[in-house]
This record gives sequence, structure tokens and C-alpha cells, in this order.
Amino acid sequence: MASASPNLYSFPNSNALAESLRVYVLRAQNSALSRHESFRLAVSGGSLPAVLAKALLAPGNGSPEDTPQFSKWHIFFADERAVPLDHEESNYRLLKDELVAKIPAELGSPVIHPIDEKHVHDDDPQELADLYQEDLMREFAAKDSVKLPVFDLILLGCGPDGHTCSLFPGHDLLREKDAWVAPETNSPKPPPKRITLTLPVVTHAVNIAFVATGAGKKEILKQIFDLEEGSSLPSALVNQGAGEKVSWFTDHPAVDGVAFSRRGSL
Ligand SMILES: O=C(O)[C@H](O)[C@@H](O)[C@H](O)[C@H](O)COP(=O)(O)O
Repeated sequence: MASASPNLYSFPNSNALAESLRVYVLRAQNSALSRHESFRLAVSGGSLPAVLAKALLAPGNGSPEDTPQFSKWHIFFADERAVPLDHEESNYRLLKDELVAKIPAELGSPVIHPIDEKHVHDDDPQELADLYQEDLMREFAAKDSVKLPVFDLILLGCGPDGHTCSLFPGHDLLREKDAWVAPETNSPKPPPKRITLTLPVVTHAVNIAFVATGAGKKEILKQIFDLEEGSSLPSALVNQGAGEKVSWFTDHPAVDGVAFSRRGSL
């Protein structure tokens, strides 16, 4: 269990949130590129890709620190649905439509790591998960054998039941210790078959950020941040496992009634 608390930020509107998220992501990029040649991140589906696009496609101030170097980005999926890549429920398609297709040519193109489409119709998504894990191993463990990949940044959403990635409350998958990527066959959020990064991989990242906005999130955020009964929720387990490495980007309606101390700027 990590000792220090996560950072909870709350902003008055989506523009203010996107501005700070841009600063945060580009700090993570610049720090990663000072350590190695690429910026390796994982992103979720849901509302996140659109917020990320708003943050990253905004005109910056032109300085090197404020410029996304997309050609050095390797983008993985924190979770993905077992559907073809052009399916309307695909997180790959969502990210492509919301962000990747809109990146101006002069900023370069990221390397995207999709799931293996050949296995999306398998009855059991185990093979899909194993192949995705192999992709991660090629990227993170090519030279040395590493126990866990170290993403520079993982960007997550939080569902109204407290799920994150495709890690759902009460599912056995929350106890997974060895696999980097695991199958989920019974997701309460459709579609039921998915693959997901496991909790040890998420909490091992250098930085982890959640984006959660709107009044629909306030009950679950109260449970996650203030109440003992919320402590076993997947998003709360990320807070406990990664502590101060975790930053939450919320708007005021999402944290209305939440007692945990929050800040209005990075
Ligand atoms: O593919 C998925 O279903 C997502 O990765 C999922 O974990 C999402 O991030 C949350 O459900 C929050 O979604 P919203 O941001 O849309 O509330």
C-alpha cells in the first residue's frame, strides 16, 4: 500500500480541466523523454479520448515543453473491448476518431498498439489478452526480463460503480498478481468481453491520472475518497496502491459533497 494520498484536482469547467490536463500530460511526456526515447502511455475508453483531444489539440504556447511530440508516443489501451477495430464499441476506433485522426501532420503520428483483431470473436478472450501482453513484453521487456511494465503514464476513467479499466467491483480479476493483461468475460458495462491491464500494472506506472466529470460521478467519488465502504472499489484500490502518483482531474459537479481535500491547480 502506498503511503501518501492521491492528488484531487477540481476545475470549474471543461476548458480549465483540459488546460491543466495538457500541462500534466506534457510534463509526463517531457520527463519520459529525458529518461528514454519514447513516451509510453495507456489510455481508457469512455469519455477520456475526447477530453484528451481537447487538451492536446489546443494551440499551445509554441515552447518545446508545451509541444506534444507525437512521433515519440507509444499508445496502448488500458482496456479494450473484444470487437473489431472499426466497430463502434472499439476503444481503438474511439481514440482514432477523437484524437489520432485530428493530429496536425507537423506534430507527427503516434504508434498505436491495438488488440489482435483475429481473436475478437473467440469465445474466451484469454488469447486476446495473452497476445496483448506479448506486445507489452516486446515493448517493455525486450532487453531485460522485467516483472512488470513501467508505463510513463496511464490515463483512466472511473465508472459510476467505481470500476476503472475493465476492473469491476467484486470481480476475481482484482486479485490477479501475475498477468499483465487479463480477460474479462462478464463485464456489467457492455460489451461483456474485454481485456484489461491488471491492477499491479496500473499501480506500477510512473504517473496515473483519472478524468471524471459531471454530477453523475459525485456519489461514487464520495465513496472512493471519503467512505470506508468504498475502499474495495477498483478505483480506490488504484489510489491505495499508487498514492501520490495518482492525480484525479474532476470538475466541480463531480466532487460536490466530497470532503477529501482538493486543489484548483497543479
Ligand atoms: O472501455 C471502457 O469501458 C472504459 O475504459 C471504462 O473503464 C471507462 O473508462 C469508464 O467506464 C468511465 O467511462 P466514462 O469516462 O465515459 O464515464
